Amino acid sequence: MPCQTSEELAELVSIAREVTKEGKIADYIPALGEANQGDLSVAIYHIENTCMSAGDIEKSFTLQSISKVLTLALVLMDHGESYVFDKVGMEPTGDPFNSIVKLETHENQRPLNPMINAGALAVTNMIKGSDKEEKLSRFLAFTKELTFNENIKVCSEIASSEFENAWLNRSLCYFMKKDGIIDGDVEDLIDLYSKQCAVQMHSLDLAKIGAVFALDGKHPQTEKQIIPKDIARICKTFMVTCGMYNASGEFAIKVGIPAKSGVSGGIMGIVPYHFGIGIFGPSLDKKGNSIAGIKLLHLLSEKYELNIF
Ligand SMILES: NC(=O)CC[C@H](N)C(=O)O
Repeated sequence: MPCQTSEELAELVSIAREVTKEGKIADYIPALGEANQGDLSVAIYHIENTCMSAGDIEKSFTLQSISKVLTLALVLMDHGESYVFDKVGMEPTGDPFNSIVKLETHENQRPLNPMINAGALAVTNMIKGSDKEEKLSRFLAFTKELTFNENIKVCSEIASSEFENAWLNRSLCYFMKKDGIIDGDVEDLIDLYSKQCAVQMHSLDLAKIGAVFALDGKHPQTEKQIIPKDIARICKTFMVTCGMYNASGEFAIKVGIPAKSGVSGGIMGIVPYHFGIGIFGPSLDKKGNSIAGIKLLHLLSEKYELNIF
């Protein structure tokens, strides 16, 4: 379904777009470095199946860390809470998303939560399937169901670019293998994780996933309960406490909605029982969040009183 263009939204996008100049595009995954610094798009998908959008909505982007919310939902459905949280904690960390430090210094060697890379790699390792191909195809099928879009696929250029440069993620895996948090072949896990992060979509697809979470796991179009309500709730809670990396506290105070960002510049926002928000703006702030995306969410939250607290 095409989205309505909204002048009100376009005005907010043009204000927020100004700050793209102050940020930087992530290039530690070299292929991400090809994005345009000034791009910014937003789509808002309402649970009653209407949507509005503005900005560069024809641009696609990869999920990166936003995929961590989806793999968490999938493994919680695969194994249940106690199995998953036996290996991954529930506490926020004040460290950057790819930090290795807490794996050694924290008394319990479990990664602190599923939204940092260590925890997310452990979660990806738990996806059910006989090999990495089956695991990826289950993840893709889940993403297609959430977005109601059969065309969702992996961007192989970005997946290979991450795979070839994922030295820190490999280190996290070997560290966790030592402690029995993950098992199996690390190269297979890095391959699967890089592909999961490289799943590509548009702001509208992301907004639609947000709308599923806004409805406690029920798809607004098909009305199917894709994610059990208690699991959707766990995912949203992690988004509030850890979704914006080590900027989650400030974001909760200033914007006040569950949200998850990724280094490609995507942000998925959720306004419970109202709508999902999908944003793409590749220029990032120092903590790795879309600088204009955050600005736009501030403006939206203020104007429409979205803060849930
Ligand atoms: N913050 C992110 O989006 C990180 C995801 C990225 N694929 C990585 O592991 O480095």
